[in-house]
Amino acid sequence: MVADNGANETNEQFDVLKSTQTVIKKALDKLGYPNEVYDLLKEPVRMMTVRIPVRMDDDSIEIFTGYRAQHNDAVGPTKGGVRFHPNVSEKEVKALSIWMSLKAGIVDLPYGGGKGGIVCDPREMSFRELEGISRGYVRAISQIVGPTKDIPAPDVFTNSQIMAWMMDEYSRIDEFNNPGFITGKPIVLGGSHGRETATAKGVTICIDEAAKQKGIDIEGARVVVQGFGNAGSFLAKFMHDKGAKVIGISDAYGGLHDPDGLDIEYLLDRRDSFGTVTNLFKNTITNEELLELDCDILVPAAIENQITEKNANSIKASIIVEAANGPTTLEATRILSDRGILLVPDVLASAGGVTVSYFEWVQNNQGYYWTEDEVEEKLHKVIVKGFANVYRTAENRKVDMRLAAYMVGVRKMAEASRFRGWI
Ligand SMILES: NC(=O)C1=CN([C@@H]2O[C@H](COP(=O)(O)OP(=O)(O)OC[C@H]3O[C@@H](n4cnc5c(N)ncnc54)[C@H](O)[C@@H]3O)[C@@H](O)[C@H]2O)C=CC1
Ligand SMILES: O=C(O)CCC(=O)C(=O)O
Repeated sequence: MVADNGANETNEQFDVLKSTQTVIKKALDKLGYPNEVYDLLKEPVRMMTVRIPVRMDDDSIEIFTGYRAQHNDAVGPTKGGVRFHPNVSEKEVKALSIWMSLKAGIVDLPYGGGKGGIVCDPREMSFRELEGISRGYVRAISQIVGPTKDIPAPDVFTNSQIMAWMMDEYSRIDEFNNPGFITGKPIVLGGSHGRETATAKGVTICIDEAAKQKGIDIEGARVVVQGFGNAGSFLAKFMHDKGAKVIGISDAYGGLHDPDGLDIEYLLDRRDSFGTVTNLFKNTITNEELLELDCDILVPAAIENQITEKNANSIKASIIVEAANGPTTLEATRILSDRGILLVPDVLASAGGVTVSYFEWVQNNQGYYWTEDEVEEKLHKVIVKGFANVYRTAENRKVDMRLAAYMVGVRKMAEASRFRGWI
């Protein structure tokens, strides 16, 4: 059974593309750009829809729909993950590609944004079927991707094994070994040290910076994390290691709560490769209850549209750091900001993943590899600087952190598009 994310594309509030466009427009207006810049940036420059036939284990053929969106390639090749999820849609992939452009702008990477997705439920597919769909997707999009065009990476329900199959398929098509085609690979295939934990590391750095601003001591702080996959589970571990008390976690099927702190090491040990762990317990709470728990720091690390106008007034945390892409609607952002809650937006908070993906691509291109300490040191500098830029912009321009992040993120691609003579 697949959990529904509650997002209904016909309801404007949950239309992630529309809300992203709204904030892009506000950011460009604040920066004084003319309307044609918005006209260019409101949609991806390229969007490919593909149909992927896969021979299933029962010998039937199933046709899956996939997408790859390339938002803006004025700064450099586009870059962003591939999501395998039953709720993937064209609009969602477009919005996700715009968020990737903004992330690249905020942490100053030489990329534009891209994103891909396949409508499927990998939790119900065998290893062999997953290999088939991964290879089929790469064959279908091979003409528009590549190490100097558009570089995929992992996202929801995809991992280093899937990146390895995709890299192998691309290398067969391209007729030479091409590790720079994709990031998030296993280390033995040219993956970078620190990529697996990079998103959570970036979120941890943002939590540290936000806590300093709010005068909250991480040691003993009560943390709630929604989602226990790549981003959420490592984040829970890092917060636990720093002396915080992780009192709530969840996955697609429910949540766990212990006001005295959960046994994070045990949960990490028992979670499956899709970030599911709550199925092992009897006393669970719902994801809705989890978000409203009494805590200091709340980290949505699952899917879109989880904090809405319905529950924004019931959130107890004083800091929200968005590890997930798009977990908070615009109306909820306004409510939280009015309530004085410090919200570190997705395009800044989750930029650690693409930052270390960039490091992986650089290492692949130069054929010389860095240690985990070197990667971490570089990541730390990048995220601290990104946070400072966004925080300063929010203070100086008297706007909320999301609008400030969009203002910082949009500028480079707008300027690059202008210099190229596109607008
Ligand atoms: N993996 C990465 O490097 C990056 C991930 N992100 C974002 O972080 C979020 C999580 O991604 P990953 O951890 O990579 O995915 P994952 O596939 O490793 O884990 C996803 C987690 O979310 C849970 N989940 C799925 N549907 C849910 C629902 N309806 N309600 C509650 N929980 C649900 C799953 O059970 C699982 O625990 C996504 O929004 C993703 O786009 C952002 C930047 C980079
Ligand atoms: O690592 C990457 O290139 C992209 C990560 C991603 O998809 C994201 O930040 O949402």
